[in-house]
Parts: sequence; C-alpha cells; structure tokens
Amino acid sequence: MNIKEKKKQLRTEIITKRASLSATDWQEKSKKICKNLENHLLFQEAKTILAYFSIRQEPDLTTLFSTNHNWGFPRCVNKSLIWHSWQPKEPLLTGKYGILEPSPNAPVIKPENVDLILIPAVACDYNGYRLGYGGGFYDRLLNSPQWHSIPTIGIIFEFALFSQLPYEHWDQKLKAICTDKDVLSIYT
Ligand SMILES: Nc1nc2c(c(=O)[nH]1)N(C=O)[C@@H](CNc1ccc(C(=O)N[C@@H](CCC(=O)O)C(=O)O)cc1)CN2
Ligand SMILES: Nc1ncnc2c1ncn2[C@@H]1O[C@H](COP(=O)(O)OP(=O)(O)OP(=O)(O)O)[C@@H](O)[C@H]1O
Repeated sequence: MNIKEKKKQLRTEIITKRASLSATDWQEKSKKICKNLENHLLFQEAKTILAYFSIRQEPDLTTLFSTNHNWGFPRCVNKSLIWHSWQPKEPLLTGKYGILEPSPNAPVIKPENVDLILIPAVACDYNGYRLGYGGGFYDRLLNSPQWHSIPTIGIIFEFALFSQLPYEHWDQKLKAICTDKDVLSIYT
C-alpha cells in the first residue's frame, strides 16, 4: 500500500471510531481535554490563541472560548485559512465542509500576534506528526514563514495517539499533543 492509501485507510478507521463515541463519552473526554489545556503553561501564557469549531465528533473546545484570551478561528478560502478574531455571542456562519466560521468582516489576526495554535487532528503520533482530513490546510499554513515558529498543540482523544504515523516532507511537527489523558511535549 502506498502512503496515500495508508493515510486514507487510517483516516476512515479513526473517524469511524470517533463517530461511535456516545454523546456523553464525547462530552466527558472533551471536558478533560479542556482541563488539561487550561493547566498547561503554553495555554496559560498565551494571549492570542487560534482554535477550531468541532465537526464529526472532534474534541469540543467550546468551554475554553469564554476563558480570558483573544480567540481566533479560521475561514477556509480556496486552499488557505484566514484567521479572524471571535468572542462568544458574536455571529457565526456555516462555511465550507459545514464548519462554523466567523464573519468575513471580523478583524483579521496577523501571525505576529499569535501565541498558540490548537490544531484539530484525526490522529497524532509520539513524534509530533499529525494526520488530518487530507486538505493540507494546516500543512500549508505551517510551512509559510510567518506561521512556522508559532507553538502548536494537536488536539485528539487518547485512542487516536499512535506510535508512528506515515508522514511526508511537508509535515511539520507539533510542539505538543493534548489528549483526554495528558499533554505530551514533543522533543525535537
Ligand atoms: N473543525 C475543524 N475545522 C477545520 C479543519 C479541521 O480539521 N477541523 N481543517 C483542517 O484542515 C480545515 C478544514 N479542512 C478540511 C479538509 C477536508 C475536509 C473533507 O471533508 N474532506 C473530504 C475528502 C476530500 C478529499 O479526500 O479530497 C472528506 O473527508 O470527505 C474537511 C475539512 C479548517 N477547519
Ligand atoms: N506545503 C505545502 N505546499 C503545497 N501543497 C501542500 C503542502 N502541504 C500539503 N500539501 C498538499 O495537501 C495535500 C494534503 O496533505 P496531507 O494528506 O498531509 O493533509 P492532512 O495533514 O491530512 O490534512 P489537513 O491539514 O487538511 O488536516 C497533499 O496531497 C499535498 O499535495
């Protein structure tokens, strides 16, 4: 099997497993993830944090969004992500892939102001590699010079943590991985 097929198979397997979580299980595990993030220094010291609105039973980070940070969320525009500030109660729109997005009129966040990026993933491994839905959105973002050095934390449920995932030359390592069990720092 080539790497593309391997990724595709893994993706299907893990998304299916995640979809089979009961609603209570999903909520409980998501809350543990939020708690683990709140206890982490990278999170505590960050003023501006980029995050995501959960789809397909990804870990739900909603309880964090009312904590005292400047929050940013992406809009998918062509093959890129554009980041806008968003605070609870502000309007949201349904964008590409059915993902909630801030209004295009919300202020754009510049990379020099970003302290931390919380990255959704289908799976991660102990080396900090990440498998996503295959759109390459975060790969392209993290390969652009302005975004390259910003700390990243991959967000997954513990069952999606693998010893070794297939990876390609454009894959950038995460700085840490947060699960419902703990936060794992990746050493380079
Ligand atoms: N909550 C959340 N928001 C996010 C992401 C994410 O992973 N999670 N993204 C992370 O990048 C971006 C959106 N990326 C996505 C990329 C592909 C598909 C998707 O549905 N792809 C098709 C298959 C496409 C193909 O294989 O060509 C599918 O899975 O059916 C969805 C979202 C930005 N926002
Ligand atoms: N830096 C880059 N420049 C150009 N194309 C890229 C870059 N990174 C990734 N891609 C393209 O994006 C596609 C998806 O990559 P990959 O399978 O690694 O996505 P993913 O990490 O699973 O998805 P996502 O980041 O959307 O969650 C690849 O087929 C590749 O052609």
